[in-house]
Amino acid sequence: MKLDPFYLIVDDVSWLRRLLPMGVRLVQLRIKDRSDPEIREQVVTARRLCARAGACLIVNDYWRIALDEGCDFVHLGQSDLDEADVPALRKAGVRIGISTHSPDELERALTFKPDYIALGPVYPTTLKVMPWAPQGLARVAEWKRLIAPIPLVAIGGLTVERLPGIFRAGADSAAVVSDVIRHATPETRAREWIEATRSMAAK
Ligand SMILES: Cc1ncc(COP(=O)(O)OP(=O)(O)O)c(N)n1
Ligand SMILES: Cc1nc(C(=O)O)sc1CCOP(=O)(O)O
Ligand SMILES: [Mg+2]
Repeated sequence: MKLDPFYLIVDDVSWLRRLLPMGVRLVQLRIKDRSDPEIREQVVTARRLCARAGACLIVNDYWRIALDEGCDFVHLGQSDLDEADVPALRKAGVRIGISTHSPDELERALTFKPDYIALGPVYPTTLKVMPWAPQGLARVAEWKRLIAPIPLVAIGGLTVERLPGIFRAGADSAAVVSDVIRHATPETRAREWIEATRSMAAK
């Protein structure tokens, strides 16, 4: 499976209205601290907007809502894996991406035969407090060797300026929150990401 090299993560569907028209083709809806009905509404709208734009939607955490609403890709962290019904997701044809931060987590993730593995935080992130030190580019290269041909997603503290190192180390896709949605001009920054990732992935 081929992932778009630019993997945008947003915390509200309103970002999709703004940024899908820039050419974003791979997007994760990652919403925390909202009620289940609100999440469901956001997922339904995101699914419609992404389908119309020809973009791939990945739902974070809320695998049951994703399944109910006919979404075809979810992202699961290690704690999500404790309770997710992976056989039910697979039976419905839902693809699965899994977060990893250590060799133990990678070993566990691989037992689920994921459609991609995410490694993070590659650089320090301000989005959430994490118990792991930044992994660095050598770890990205190591993960690539260990998981190929499964696609590798790099995440954590990524910026346009850091992309050459990320792709040289072997990442297939670069996931980002802050450098786009907390940027002063998110539309312009999304276009810069698209241009940079497409030219690097083409090499
Ligand atoms: C592409 C990608 N990689 C990692 C994560 C982190 O997932 P998780 O560990 O479950 O943490 P939360 O994002 O749920 O806080 C991700 N969401 N996406
Ligand atoms: C949500 C998330 N998960 C990570 C992991 O390492 O699993 S790092 C991260 C934050 C990514 O946000 P930003 O691009 O703003 O650093
Ligand atoms: Mg999670």
